[in-house]
Amino acid sequence: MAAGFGHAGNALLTVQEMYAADAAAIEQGIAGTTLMENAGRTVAEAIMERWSPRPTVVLCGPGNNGGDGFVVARLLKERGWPVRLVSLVPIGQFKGDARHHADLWTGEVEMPEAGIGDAALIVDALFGAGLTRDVDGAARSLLEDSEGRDIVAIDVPSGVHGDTGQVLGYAAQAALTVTFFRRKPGHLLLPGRVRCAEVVVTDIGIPKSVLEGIDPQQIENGPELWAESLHWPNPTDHKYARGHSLVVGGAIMTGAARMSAKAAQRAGAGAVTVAAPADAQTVYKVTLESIMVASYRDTSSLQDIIEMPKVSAVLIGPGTGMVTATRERACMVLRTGKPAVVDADAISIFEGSSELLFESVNGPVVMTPHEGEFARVFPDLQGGRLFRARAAAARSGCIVLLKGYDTVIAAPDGRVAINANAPADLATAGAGDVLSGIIVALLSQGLPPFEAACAGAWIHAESAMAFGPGLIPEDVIAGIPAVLSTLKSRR
Ligand SMILES: NC(=O)C1=CN([C@@H]2O[C@H](COP(=O)(O)OP(=O)(O)OC[C@H]3O[C@@H](n4cnc5c(N)ncnc54)[C@H](OP(=O)(O)O)[C@@H]3O)[C@@H](O)[C@H]2O)[C@@H](O)CC1
Ligand SMILES: [K+]
Repeated sequence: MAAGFGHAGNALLTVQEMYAADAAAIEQGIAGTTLMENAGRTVAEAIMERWSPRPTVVLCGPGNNGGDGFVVARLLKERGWPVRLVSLVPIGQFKGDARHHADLWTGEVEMPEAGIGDAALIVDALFGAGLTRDVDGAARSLLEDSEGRDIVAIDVPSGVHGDTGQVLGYAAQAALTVTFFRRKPGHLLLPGRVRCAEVVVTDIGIPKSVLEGIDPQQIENGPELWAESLHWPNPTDHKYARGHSLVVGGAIMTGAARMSAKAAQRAGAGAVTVAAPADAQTVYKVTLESIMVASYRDTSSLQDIIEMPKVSAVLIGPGTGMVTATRERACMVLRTGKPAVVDADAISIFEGSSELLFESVNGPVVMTPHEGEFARVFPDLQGGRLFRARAAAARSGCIVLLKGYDTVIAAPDGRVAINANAPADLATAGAGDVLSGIIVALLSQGLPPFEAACAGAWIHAESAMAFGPGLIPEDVIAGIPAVLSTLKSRR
């Protein structure tokens, strides 16, 4: 396993890692009841910061998530809030820390049949990290009845799995989610991220030092991960020192490669060349004023272009066509060992022959599939996006960037970054070509492939976010310089 993300504040802990963090804190002498008191107190504080006193019902499950709920109910009641508490199980069934706090609650413990009544605010303390199966029965009815009111979820909206963001059975839409110490992947992955709404992370007294023994392998993507690797031009650089990106163009769908090439230019490649099929070179030449066009007739003449020493990274796939030549050329590109981005048709064409793709990998490679392309090359991988991307990276030896609103970037050594700054507007045809163009530019500047993929996804999303509604891919390209300026000013 690689060195993970250690103490980074935006590292994400899996459910098991969170249990390990709790256990390590308790081992260091912090009582579990204290952690629970702190957890409940920070939830109550977050509520009182956002809402004035109003009829509130706390829904408590049978475990420690429910225990947190008892603390919240007690503290709100002490502050004069009108609070009811509904528990899935009688108080005698609580154990350990949760039992301790259940016993401190002086109000009535109502059973689920009592319902949520006229409560305007619901505290969802049914299930957190211990979710093991679908939410159904009384728990589900209570959550369904809560929909449309303000819901504050403790740790996660009950039903959202902390590792995957997937909903087991049912999860209600929260207005606020308060979690502890570090977030989990499920706070960023869909649909969990949407169910959480605002996520607040509070300090419950777990020392950061517990992370040394855990070394989380997941993180939210952001400049802390890669900003130091970015290459900023210095006065002695000539154009090739700034990276020379080669984009392999196709014969018919020429727009895709042209979009990638323009994005690579804006992302800082000192030179960009499009390798164009001889028959189609005119269209590339007349539409790309400041981009070089080199024509090829077959795989061998394309290889000659790619092997030119000045070419420092290659992109193949956008618009190259679902033809066997694309498969042959993608394998050739990978075998040269040059840093490469494999996208679009150069992924899909390996449906049924993915081993050939993986065997050809001979250098740093970033693969950028969307869900459909991913399924063609990794048809047997099922489950959450983080799990699937990580397994795909380990199998292929490539950085796998699985695109979506919650893009996941996985390295073969197990590291995973989840991107969370993309607007929904980015789901537009051509946006993927821009992304692969940005990544090839960063590769050509010498960024390692994980950093290039993470930086590419973030810059792409940030540019789109700044533009807003009405976005087309050209706007993402046009917005790259402003994002780079902001990144440069952080140094
Ligand atoms: N020191 C600490 O550890 C700290 C932990 N903290 C808090 O603890 C939470 C984790 O607590 P937890 O491990 O007790 O799990 P929790 O989420 O309460 O659920 C387990 C119970 O629910 C049941 N159950 C599960 N799914 C079900 C379903 N679909 N339908 C019905 N039942 C279901 C499950 O039953 P079982 O699977 O055992 O049969 C079991 O009884 C964490 O999220 C945080 O809020 C904070 O206080 C900080 C300190
Ligand atoms: K919950």
